[in-house]
Amino acid sequence: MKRRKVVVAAGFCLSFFLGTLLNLLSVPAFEHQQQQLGKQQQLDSSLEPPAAVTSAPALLHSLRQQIRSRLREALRYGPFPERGTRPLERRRLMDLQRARDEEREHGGASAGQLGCSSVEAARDVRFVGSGYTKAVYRAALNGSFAVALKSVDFGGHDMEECVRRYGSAADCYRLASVKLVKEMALMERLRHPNILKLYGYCYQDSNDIKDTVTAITELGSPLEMIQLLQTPWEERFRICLSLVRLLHYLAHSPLGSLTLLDFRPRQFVLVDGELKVTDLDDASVEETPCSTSADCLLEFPARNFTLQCSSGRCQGINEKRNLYNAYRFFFTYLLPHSAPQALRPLLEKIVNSTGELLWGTEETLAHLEKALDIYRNGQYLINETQTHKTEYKRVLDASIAGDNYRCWPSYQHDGCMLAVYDVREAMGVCESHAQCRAFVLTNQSTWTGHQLVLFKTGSVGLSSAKGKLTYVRLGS
Ligand SMILES: Nc1ncnc2c1ncn2[C@@H]1O[C@H](COP(=O)(O)OP(=O)(O)OP(=O)(O)O)[C@@H](O)[C@H]1O
Repeated sequence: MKRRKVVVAAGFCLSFFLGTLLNLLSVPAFEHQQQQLGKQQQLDSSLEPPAAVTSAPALLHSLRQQIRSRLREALRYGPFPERGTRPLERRRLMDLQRARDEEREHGGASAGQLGCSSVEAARDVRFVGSGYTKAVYRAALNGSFAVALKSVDFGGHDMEECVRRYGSAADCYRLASVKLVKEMALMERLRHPNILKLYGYCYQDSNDIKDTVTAITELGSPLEMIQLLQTPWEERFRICLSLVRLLHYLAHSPLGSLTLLDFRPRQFVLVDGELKVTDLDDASVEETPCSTSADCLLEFPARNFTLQCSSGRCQGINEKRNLYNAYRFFFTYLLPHSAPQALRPLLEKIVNSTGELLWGTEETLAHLEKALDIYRNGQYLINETQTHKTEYKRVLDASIAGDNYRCWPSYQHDGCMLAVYDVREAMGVCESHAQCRAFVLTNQSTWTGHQLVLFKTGSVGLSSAKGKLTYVRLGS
């Protein structure tokens, strides 16, 4: 696989609304830069050999110590025994675990079955993204099954910086690859719909380095916050709900309460509208040790919190760190904006309570599930006593070709397609749009079961279409 330069697409269509939101976003964008810088400094200093170490053998010794220490940490998360595991043994140990999983899953899933032959047979390999350490490519297996291939980026920051300091590409590769091994170990251990699935992995020799590792995982699409701001509320709500379901699981994971130390939108991808975490190399179960609550400071760029110290640990620090990050990177932008009127107080309560760290994941999840319930059952419409002034002619098995107009936030790029609970809601929408003269109930629905409706400027193109239902406004 050849490394390609990341091309940053700058072709965003910025509406007035987006302009406003971009201004809002500039704060986290700045924080993001600071965080990136922080991460770079953190990585750089973690690679720093002790000042006294200057000779080539001593440098190599120090680098190998780092590899061992990272490996010990990675092994703690995996299904491997902690002691006596030499790096090259872990492949076989992972194979054993894989075989066990296959047995458990009765061979039903394709996960865990893919290996080097799949990587060799991969077609249509295309670069999707990269970070400090890893590069990710999408590839088609067996002609159609799309997967992500994740490996250490030989031209990435981590490798380049390490080789510059220590001069050994093979050792630097091993240091970086432990991050991928840790990620694979966590994907194996943590099973949740909002954690990307590990389908398998491959160890092979390449670029003069023995035993390079490639993880084969579920494929997603990188999160684009700007695009998300243009999507319908239901989709944005789904992202927040998936995130809280994930954080609730991480707070009660089989490994203990797990925190994502590097928590940014780019650590997540979307798979069929569901948010899934992909970057797990900075996940940790360490809960800060403490003697008093003064040791339990949770620091963020715009806000600090002091947590309680109990039994020598800062209580709930991992869960709270995740939740506050979810608040500042996701909830504030995605949750309340353009939500159904009746849901806004509840959504604002969720945003405010997480922003103040008043709730844990349990309570946050319960409130989000409640919002989902209200939305799914159309209870958000109950207080809408508005009677429809207009009369409509109901035309069975009919649709309207053309006569489209654009609206925001539409499910269709060149028409006005919105999700509604029932016909009554569709009538209300039509009456609130000056251009609307008719609407067509499609047979498509959203993840919540809401029906997609196409709103039209007229009914000139009315024609028969089995299974569709059209309403045409009567009178002017
Ligand atoms: N399974 C996937 N499907 C699609 N894109 C992915 C997938 N996994 C990762 N990506 C994209 O590739 C980028 C790099 O992956 P990843 O975050 O694992 O690398 P990294 O080197 O650890 O990055 P960072 O330095 O930002 O932590 C991600 O930001 C994401 O956009």
